[in-house]
Amino acid sequence: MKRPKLRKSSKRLSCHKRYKIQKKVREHKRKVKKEAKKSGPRKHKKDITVPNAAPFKAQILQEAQLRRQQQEELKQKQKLDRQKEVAKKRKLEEKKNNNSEKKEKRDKKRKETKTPDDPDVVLCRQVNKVLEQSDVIVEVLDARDPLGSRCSQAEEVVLKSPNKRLLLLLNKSDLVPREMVEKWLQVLSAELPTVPFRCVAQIQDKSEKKKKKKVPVSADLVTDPKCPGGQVLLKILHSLCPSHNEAIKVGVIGFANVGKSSVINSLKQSHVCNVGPSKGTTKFLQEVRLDPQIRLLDSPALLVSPHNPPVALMLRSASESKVDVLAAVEAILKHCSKQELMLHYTIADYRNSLECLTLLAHRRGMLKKGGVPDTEGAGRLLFNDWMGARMKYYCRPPDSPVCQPHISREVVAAMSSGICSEELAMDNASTLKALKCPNSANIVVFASVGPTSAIMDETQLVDPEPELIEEELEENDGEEEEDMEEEEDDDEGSEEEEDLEAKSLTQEVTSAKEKDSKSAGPAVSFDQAADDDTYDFNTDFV
Ligand SMILES: Nc1nc2c(ncn2[C@@H]2O[C@H](COP(=O)(O)OP(=O)(O)OP(=O)(O)O)[C@@H](O)[C@H]2O)c(=O)[nH]1
Repeated sequence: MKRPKLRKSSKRLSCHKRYKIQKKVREHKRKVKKEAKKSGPRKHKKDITVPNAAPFKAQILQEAQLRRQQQEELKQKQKLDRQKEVAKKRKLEEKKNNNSEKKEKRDKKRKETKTPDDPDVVLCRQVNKVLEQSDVIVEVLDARDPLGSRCSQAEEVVLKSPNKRLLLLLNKSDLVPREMVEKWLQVLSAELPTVPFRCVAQIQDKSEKKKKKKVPVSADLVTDPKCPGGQVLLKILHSLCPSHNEAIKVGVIGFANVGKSSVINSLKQSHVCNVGPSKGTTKFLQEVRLDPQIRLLDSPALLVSPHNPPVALMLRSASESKVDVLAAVEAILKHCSKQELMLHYTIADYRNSLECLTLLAHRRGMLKKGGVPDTEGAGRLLFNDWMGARMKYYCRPPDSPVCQPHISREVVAAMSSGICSEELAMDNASTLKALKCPNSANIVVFASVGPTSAIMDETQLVDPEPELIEEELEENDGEEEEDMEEEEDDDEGSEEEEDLEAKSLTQEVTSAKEKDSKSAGPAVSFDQAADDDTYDFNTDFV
């Protein structure tokens, strides 16, 4: 017998339990809602798309994109404008602060004029003393760069006094090809009497000379093939002596390391003046009695003006401490042929001065700890080569003789009076024959930057920086303003370009639409669409 089914158990709950459950559910729902709120909107807004059925869908999308781009560009432009304004304000403030600081510095520097004990002032005075005391001035030029070692300022000082005579001495002629010395002689002789010269390489010390018999200097130089040009110079100097009883003072001037002291030693045939490959060896005037008629005055190097081009500053400056070797090498490399330098130092091709020095350091085995190339050492080596008596290089002379502005016809006539130019030319020709000159094939050609200006007046030794700074500041201000204007112009230009592009695009779109509208489909108000970003297809596409 089938047992009757038991009645289902009742689901009735006690009220207390039911309310408790209901409360719990409410709390849970609240919690979920809160968390959902925190994590942001659940559904992303649907992108407004153009239905496929809509006419001109492609054009509308194109136009929408164009408008979006325009809006983005506008936003970016506004952002840039804001940034520019902020930067402008900041710059103005900085400039104000800097100007006040620089003014203070300038005032300080103005007060700091050079004292009489300053080495530059002493050198300047010594040079001027030599110029004052001398009857004849011999300007020593480096035959490798005669124009670069020439000083118009010193020549002008000499030419101011009517009784003084000026001669040019083309020293270190043994480092330059013969044909170049010849050409330079022609060029320089058109202005002033010029003598090619080569100093005696090894000169005995004073103490050694005492052991030998005294020989008249001039007689010895005539037969001495080691000092070509010495005889010619002495002949000219003797011809300039007013009488046998009177002695003349001959000042030997020139830039650093051109060989002033070596010239005096060579003429005297003894080591009377200090000579060295380092610059600025001579610090004070030194008088040397050559013979009863001639007294030579050795002078310190001419002071190079800071307004010269960098290469002239590096090569002619008397103080080695002021020279930045790497900068000097860079300046030198800029003025000579790369191929010739590569051949001279037997190094591979290089892109810049540092690479050149690295290659040179490797080539000469100049390595530091860990095999690092000693570029500074290589730089010093190259610089000393160019300054000293090793490096053979030359500058090409101008095709036709060009007189310096301060050398007038009267000056040319006055300076060559008493000197037979034909005789001098013949003597110079025989000097050139006696010279042992290198072959031009292996020699580096250097591009001269022209005469080097020197400071002859000690009052000019005041630091030139304040004026320079002022000029620089003015220039900078002008440049900044110009830059701003240019930027603004550029912006305007770009705006115009953008406008033009947008116009052309809209024109293309509208023409396409016109064509389409003619063929089929209702008219679409694009102006309205252009104003509003959202499309209302219910109103626009009826
Ligand atoms: N090859 C060559 N070297 C020379 C000649 N004359 C001078 N020298 C060298 O050039 C270097 C400088 O010579 P100095 O006589 O000291 O030059 P300076 O003009 O008196 O130099 P400062 O005293 O510094 O002004 C020395 O190493 C000399 O040996 C020359 O005719 N031929």
